Amino acid sequence: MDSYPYYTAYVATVIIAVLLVCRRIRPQVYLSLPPGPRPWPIIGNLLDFPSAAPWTTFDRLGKTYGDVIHMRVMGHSVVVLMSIFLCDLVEAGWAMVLQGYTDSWRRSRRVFRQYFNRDVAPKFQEIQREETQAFLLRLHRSPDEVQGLVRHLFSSMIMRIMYGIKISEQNDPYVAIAEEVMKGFSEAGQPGRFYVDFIPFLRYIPTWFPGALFHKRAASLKPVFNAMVNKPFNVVKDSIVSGSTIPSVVLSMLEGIHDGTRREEDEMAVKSSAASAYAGGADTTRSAIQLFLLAMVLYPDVQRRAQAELQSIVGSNRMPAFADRPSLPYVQALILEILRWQPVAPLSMPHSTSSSDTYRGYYIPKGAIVIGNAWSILHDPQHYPNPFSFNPERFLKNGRLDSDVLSPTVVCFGFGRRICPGQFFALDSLYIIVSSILQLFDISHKIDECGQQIAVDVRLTSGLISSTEPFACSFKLRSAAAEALFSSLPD
Ligand code: HEM
Repeated sequence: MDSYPYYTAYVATVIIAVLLVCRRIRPQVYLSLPPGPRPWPIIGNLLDFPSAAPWTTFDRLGKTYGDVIHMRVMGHSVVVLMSIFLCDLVEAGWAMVLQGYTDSWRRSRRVFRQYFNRDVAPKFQEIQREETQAFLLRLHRSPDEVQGLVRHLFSSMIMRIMYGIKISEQNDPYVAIAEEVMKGFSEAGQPGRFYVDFIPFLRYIPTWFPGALFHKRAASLKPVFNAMVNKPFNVVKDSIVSGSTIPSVVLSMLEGIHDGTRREEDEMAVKSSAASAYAGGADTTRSAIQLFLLAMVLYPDVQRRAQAELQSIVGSNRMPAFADRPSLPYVQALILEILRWQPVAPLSMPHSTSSSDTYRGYYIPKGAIVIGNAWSILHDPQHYPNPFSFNPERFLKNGRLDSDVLSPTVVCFGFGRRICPGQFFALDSLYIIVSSILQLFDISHKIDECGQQIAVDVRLTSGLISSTEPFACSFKLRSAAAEALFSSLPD
């Protein structure tokens, strides 16, 4: 009797060892790749990669092949995941990378999280509030420039917080550099944008070769990438030397570095995490705000309802504060619906497997590009009935946020170890911007010279970050009380 457990353990160990050895040798012997559209000779499924809104094409393919699909592009595997289970996948020990899990990535990530985690991010709320109010003044002055002003708003927040730099209202050199970098990110990050993603040897073709777009683009971006990382960082370093420091995250990070053999690496981590805050937050936050404005024009009833909630909780004599947020469930639900309705990173961030693995009974080869279709999850009728309607109430039950509904924040900020480390800051920004705009302004269709409403519809850009094409809208102070409140804002 006593030997029975030992015998069982022995047999189990042998079985596991055999399975592990088999798996290491050739997992494909007994596992198939996930299903997917039939590939053509040589080009494989290249034609299944549309350049416009690929997430909807992938979603359609998913309806035929299931929520894990495989495609082959120039001999390279691409796996598209369209289920919330992909969170499990990443948590289950997959090493997925876009630029590699290097020591320097780990260091930057650690430094970044130290300043932007859930507990520390609220320290920046005062600057977020002040910059939002400055934005409202500019918006009232130049409503037709709203697109540029929204862009300027995030830049002004993050440059002040990271470097203590107050950017100028127009033609700011730091913003110009960062915006050029953002354009490059958006192009390079779109899966299949440059064929070199799938045909690595193209990397070695000469720059003069027709179609070697990626070489030209990379060369033009190199100096701006360098400037973005170094220029504002050097301002902080110079201020230390001259004794004229202004409080900032980079200053605190630098003060936290102790002299030693790793000083250069630690400084690089500070540089990289500071520049990543701009790169990670600028287009995403801007895009979410533009989608909010678009939704307010298209769904005036939702706008009225959010304003009614603000009126009942905040009143009309002061601006919304962060302390009001728990009492404003409809405003919170509205923000969740914006993140769900048109996710700003519809395909999250493409990753790559660093070793072969299995997932849900399928073989996933080493080096496969893995794309999580966040858009598909956020439009899954099982989680969100009637997913194409804009309806913040789907997140509410008995006047509170309904914890049974899958929060879009679980999906739209990515998954696993690479999950967006700026998410708490992002949600704070969205809350203060959305509630402040609604407190003062009615947002509606713009009227043309003939007195007709200028039509607005949902036209999205395609890229790693998806935003709205520019659209016309009007901002009017809502009431006499809003006018008085607006006049009381500090200039
Ligand atoms: C609505 C706003 C935002 C959305 C939807 C968003 C979404 C995302 C997504 C999908 C990723 C990729 C995650 C992955 O690789 O799986 C990401 C990464 C990242 N985000 Fe955000 N983000 C937002 C705002 C911000 C803000 C405000 C910051 C900075 C303060 C930020 C900083 C970053 C950084 C640094 C990364 C790279 C993380 C890494 O590779 O380790 N994000 N974000």
